[in-house]
Amino acid sequence: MSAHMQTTAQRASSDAVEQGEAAIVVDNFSKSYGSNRVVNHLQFSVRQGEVFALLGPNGAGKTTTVETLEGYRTPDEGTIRVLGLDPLREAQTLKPQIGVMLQQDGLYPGLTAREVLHLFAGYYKQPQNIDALLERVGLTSAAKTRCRRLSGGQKRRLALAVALVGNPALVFLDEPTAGMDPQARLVTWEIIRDLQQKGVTILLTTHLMDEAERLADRVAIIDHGELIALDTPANMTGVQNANMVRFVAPAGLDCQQMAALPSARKAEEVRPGSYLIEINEAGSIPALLADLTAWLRDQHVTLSELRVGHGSLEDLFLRLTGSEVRE
Ligand SMILES: Nc1ncnc2c1ncn2[C@@H]1O[C@H](COP(=O)(O)OP(=O)(O)OP(=O)(O)O)[C@@H](O)[C@H]1O
Repeated sequence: MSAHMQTTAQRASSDAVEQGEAAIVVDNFSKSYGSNRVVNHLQFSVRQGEVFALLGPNGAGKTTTVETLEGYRTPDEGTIRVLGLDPLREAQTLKPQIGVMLQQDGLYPGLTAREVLHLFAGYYKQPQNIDALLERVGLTSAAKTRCRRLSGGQKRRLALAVALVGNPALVFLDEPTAGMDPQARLVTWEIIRDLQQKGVTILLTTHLMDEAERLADRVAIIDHGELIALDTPANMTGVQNANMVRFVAPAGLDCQQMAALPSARKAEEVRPGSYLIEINEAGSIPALLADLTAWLRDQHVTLSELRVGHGSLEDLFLRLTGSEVRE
C-alpha cells in the first residue's frame, strides 16, 4: 500500500470521530456461521450522502455485512447503526427509510413488474410514481410481463426499481449491475449518480472495479471478513500523487531505452505488454508523457492504454487480495 494511502487504523479512528453524522456505522462487527468466522472485527462508517462501495473476492463477507445492515442477520459481536438506528430492534422505524436491492431476485414469479412495484409502493408513505419509475429503469414495455418471464437483466432492473420505489434516504445495492447488458449498466450508473446528487446515501457491493471507480466516493476492500483498505478511488489508484505512468503496448519494448528518457527513472514490463515508468526527481508527469509518446512515435509503437498513477483499482485489488480464485 502506498504511503499516501491512509492506513486502515488511521481511517477507522477518523471514522470513529465522524460517527455522529454517519449514515452507517459498523463498529467491531464479527459474524460466524458455525465455526466459520466470515466477518472479523469489521470497522467502517459511511457518511450521509456518500456513495460507498464494498469490494472483496467471493466469500469475503460483503453480503453478510450488507444483510446485517439491512436487519436480516444478527451480529455475533459489535455494534451496527443505520441512520442512527439498530437495524434489528428498530426495524419498524428504519425500514421505511431504506431501499434494498438484493443479490438474488426473490420477486414474485406470478406477478407482473408493475404489480410488484405497486405491492412494494404500498409499504411506503410517499412512493414514487410507478409509471415514471418503470420508464426510468427501462421497463415500460415489460410492465405487464410476469416476473418469471423477465430476462435476467430485466429482473435486476425491477429489483433496482423496488429498492427506489419508497424514495429512501439510504439504498443498499448488492451487485446492482451483475447480469445487465452495457446499456442497462449505463442507465443504472446514471440513476445512482442522480440519487447521489439528491443526497441519498448509497452502499453498494460490486465485483466490477470500473463501477466502483466511477461511482464511489470511497471504496472499502474487505478480504476474509477484514477491512484491508479504505480510501477514495483517486487515492487508491494514486492519481493525485502520481509519480508513474502505466501503458499497454506490444510486448518486448526496450525498457532500458525507456528508462533512459530524460524524465524517467525506471521502466519495467510488469506483464507481457504492460509497462510501468517512474519519473525521476527532476521530471514531471507531463514531461514524462511528452518524452514517452515521442519515443513511442519514433519506434512506430501504438498504445492501447495509458494511465497516470499506480494503476487501476483492479491492479490494487489484485495486489491486496492475491490472484488465486476463491472457493
Ligand atoms: N447462511 C449461511 N450459512 C453458512 N455459511 C454462509 C451463509 N451465508 C454465507 N455463508 C458463507 O460465508 C462466507 C461469506 O459469504 P458472503 O456471501 O458474505 O460473501 P460475499 O463477499 O458476499 O461473496 P460473493 O462475492 O461471492 O457474493 C462464504 O464462505 C459463504 O459460503
